Amino acid sequence: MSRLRIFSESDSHVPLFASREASAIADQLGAAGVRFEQWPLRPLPEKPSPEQAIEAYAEDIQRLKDEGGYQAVDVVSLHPEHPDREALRKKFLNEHTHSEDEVRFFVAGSGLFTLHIGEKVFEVLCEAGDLISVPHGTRHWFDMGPTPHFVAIRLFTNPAGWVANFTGDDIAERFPRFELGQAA
Ligand SMILES: CSCCC(=O)/C(O)=C/O
Ligand SMILES: [Fe+2]
Ligand code: NI
Repeated sequence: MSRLRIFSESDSHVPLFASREASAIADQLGAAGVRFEQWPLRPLPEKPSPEQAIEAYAEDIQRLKDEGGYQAVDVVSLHPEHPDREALRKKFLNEHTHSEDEVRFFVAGSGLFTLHIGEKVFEVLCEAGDLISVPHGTRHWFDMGPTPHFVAIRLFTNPAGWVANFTGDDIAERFPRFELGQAA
């Protein structure tokens, strides 16, 4: 189940708020300017190709494109046997920003987004069916865990796709990591 925990940036142990209820998650994130929605899952094979994932969610993608002017779409698909999983995990684990909104839809699996907004830290456990849209300039990191399992559709306004500006802040090292079984 998806989950939101909100921490003070100075205390990564005791959350100020925690919920697994989609409406509460959406409300808390919405108040911080972050869009969170749960969409019905479409039928797909166990390990869909990028083309199959995009085809299955074509209508939803088009709706987002019409709303937000997104120009590029890609699919990140990571499984425990991926040869570059450690390097990829490390890359996303460094706090960074993007000059465009970060729009991600989880087609399968799960991953942990952590957003650093003002003096608070919002930890969002995203699961299949979750859409998250993080405003441009928001400091954040993402943990897929040591044995990643997720398929996510990403939308970009920049035709070049994923570009990150790393903040150089090591805050991610002090906050919880994605743990196996967390999703249960
Ligand atoms: C869940 S999609 C892969 C991670 C990513 O694109 C990103 O920008 C994380 O912050
Ligand atoms: Fe990002
Ligand atoms: Ni899978």
